[in-house]
Amino acid sequence: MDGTERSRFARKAIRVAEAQRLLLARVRPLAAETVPLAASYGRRLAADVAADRPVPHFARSGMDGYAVRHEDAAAASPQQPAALRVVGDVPAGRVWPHPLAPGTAVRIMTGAAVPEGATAVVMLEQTEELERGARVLIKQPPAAGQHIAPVGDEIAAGQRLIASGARIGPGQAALLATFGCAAVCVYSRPRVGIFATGSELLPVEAELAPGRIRNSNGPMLAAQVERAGGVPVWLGILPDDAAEAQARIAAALAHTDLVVTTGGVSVGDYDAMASLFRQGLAQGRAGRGAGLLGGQPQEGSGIGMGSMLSEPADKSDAEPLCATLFNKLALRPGSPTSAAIAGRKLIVGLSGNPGACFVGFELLVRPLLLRMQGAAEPLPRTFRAALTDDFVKGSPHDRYLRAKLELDDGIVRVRPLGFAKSGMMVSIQDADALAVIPAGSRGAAQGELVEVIPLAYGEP
Ligand SMILES: Nc1nc2c(c(=O)[nH]1)N[C@H]1C(S)=C(S)[C@@H](COP(=O)(O)OP(=O)(O)OC[C@H]3O[C@@H](n4cnc5c(N)ncnc54)[C@H](O)[C@@H]3O)O[C@H]1N2
Ligand code: MOO
Ligand SMILES: [Mg+2]
Repeated sequence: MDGTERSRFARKAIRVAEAQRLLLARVRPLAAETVPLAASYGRRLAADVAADRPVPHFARSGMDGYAVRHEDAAAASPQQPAALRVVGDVPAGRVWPHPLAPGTAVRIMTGAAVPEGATAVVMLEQTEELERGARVLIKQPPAAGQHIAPVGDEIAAGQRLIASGARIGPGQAALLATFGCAAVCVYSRPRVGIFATGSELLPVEAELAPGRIRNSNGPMLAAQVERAGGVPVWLGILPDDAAEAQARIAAALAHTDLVVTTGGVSVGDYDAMASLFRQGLAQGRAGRGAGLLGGQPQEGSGIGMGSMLSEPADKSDAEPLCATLFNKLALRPGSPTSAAIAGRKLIVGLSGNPGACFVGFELLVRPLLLRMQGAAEPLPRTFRAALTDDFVKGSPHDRYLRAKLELDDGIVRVRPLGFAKSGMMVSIQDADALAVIPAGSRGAAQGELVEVIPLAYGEP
């Protein structure tokens, strides 16, 4: 492509929020499947969970002590304790078979069912045993209901407890177990095809050669996919050849839910992905409804995309066959990041620069995986924190800095990490957040509040 030709395909940058909207509009939760509770950690529920009975489902003692009728000891004092006859004992798991008669007590353990008629539990420490346990002295008047959790104290029957789409963590596991959900209905994990592009790339296990580097973005993306609940499907290294890239991506779409590529989206002579997105646009201009990726290959080496639709055009044509959604974003790093839709599946072309690849995944791909797993709020929830240092570099676009959250005297601050150039990767290991430095010529000053996107996901 010469300069004139290239300028015909000048790229128009769209904002990150717009890109997220365009992508999210095209994904839906995947089918549900059933997994054993023990294997469900980190999965997302595909149905609401409601209580089929109250918790506790029997009046339960909260202490080791004596179950009594509180009125039997209403006048008790250390000087004149009430003496009750102990008629038996009830450990947790057993049920006392008789109603509690006036003037009697049952020795009871924490978690045991409180006998019928008992209205209070008195802690062992506040009692004195007489006649080898046959009688007990109560030295203070117990309050009605003390240390007894009544039926439904915590959870009422029918109460909705966990919403569909919630991620199963320790608390959800406890609830599911409580209600007997040994098998849990969860959304399927999205299968994410990952390609790295670039003829300079070597497999991880290969010896280095002059001018060559090992593919580090592939394993990084696989880890990001796992972290977002997806199943990474490593599909290999694509050479700088648009025709081959098209064929292999088309084949991959048939057995994955989404394809992510890294590299080759900029303006370089060998940037195969960019040429593929560009060809799609060109064919789109030539005529609507060009080829379905994976169907009839279009003439030349293009990906065969339809017209450039940012939204389904109308109801009658609600599913564009193939379309480039965007091929430039108003952000740093990763401005050449691109995306297309082929059939019902998305292809996200992330930058090859490791920093940009990492950031692009978190901003654009992770939300898609969360939506496919039914998450109610797939976009990252942000907060604001003060910068620990000046960041003096201005940028025409919002800049997403790899950053680390710190607690400084109880206040959350965000530290921009060093070695932050888009082509550098060493700081990614420490990044538990992205700090957003708004577009402008001055950057941001130490102490300034900036938007923060947390990356340490402990969220349900
Ligand atoms: N003339 C211009 N050059 C560049 C521009 C521009 O606007 N005009 N944009 C720059 C920006 S910004 C970015 S970001 C990069 C985007 O590059 P690509 O997405 O095309 O990626 P590549 O060219 O394939 O590679 C860039 C860089 O990253 C290394 N890389 C690629 N894949 C991997 C991998 N799997 N593991 C590790 N490292 C990888 C690759 O070797 C390059 O060093 O373009 C700028 N150029
Ligand atoms: O957009 Mo690029 O800023 O170097 O990653
Ligand atoms: Mg390039």
